Amino acid sequence: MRRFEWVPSIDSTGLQLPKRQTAHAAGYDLFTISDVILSPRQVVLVPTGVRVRLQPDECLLVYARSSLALKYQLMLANGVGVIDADYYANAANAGHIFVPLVNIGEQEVELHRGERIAQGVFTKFLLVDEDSSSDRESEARIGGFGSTDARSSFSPR
Ligand SMILES: O=c1ccn([C@H]2C[C@H](O)[C@@H](COP(=O)(O)OP(=O)(O)OP(=O)(O)O)O2)c(=O)[nH]1
Ligand SMILES: [Mg+2]
Repeated sequence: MRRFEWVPSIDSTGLQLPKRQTAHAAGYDLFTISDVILSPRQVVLVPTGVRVRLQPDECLLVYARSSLALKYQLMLANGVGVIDADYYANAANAGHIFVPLVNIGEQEVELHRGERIAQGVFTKFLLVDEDSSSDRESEARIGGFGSTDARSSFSPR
């Protein structure tokens, strides 16, 4: 199974799940579900309202839309977002995908609910020989954005 879903607590009225814009596009465009204001040099975790169901050997890579930099001077603060299969429905935030955007321009930027902010590309990944990480029951993911760090982590909802 591979699909996008609305995060259960989200009001998705009038919005669409991520979609490709053309027949051969690789990226599923992700939308913001909130109006967002970004001050110069500010990083904002923009909520998409969606989560993604993946096969265990797949991840979703979140890339910028090239137009974002040109129109608004916005970049992905983390370069590329990696959405893990075990992020889906994690206990902290139900798998809600966030896009950390940074405003590198001099002007305040306003984004509106329903605007396309990034694109997700599905891919498979490889493991090293005798990889043991998937054996350990105790390693269930709870949250993202540093949740596996011993110190300071937080999980946006
Ligand atoms: O742009 C992003 C990047 C990550 N995530 C979520 C999904 C991903 O599965 C999780 C963890 O991401 P990553 O491993 O890149 O971050 P980390 O800083 O290592 O956090 P953690 O310790 O929770 O793994 O955070 C997003 O929603 N958007
Ligand atoms: Mg991680």
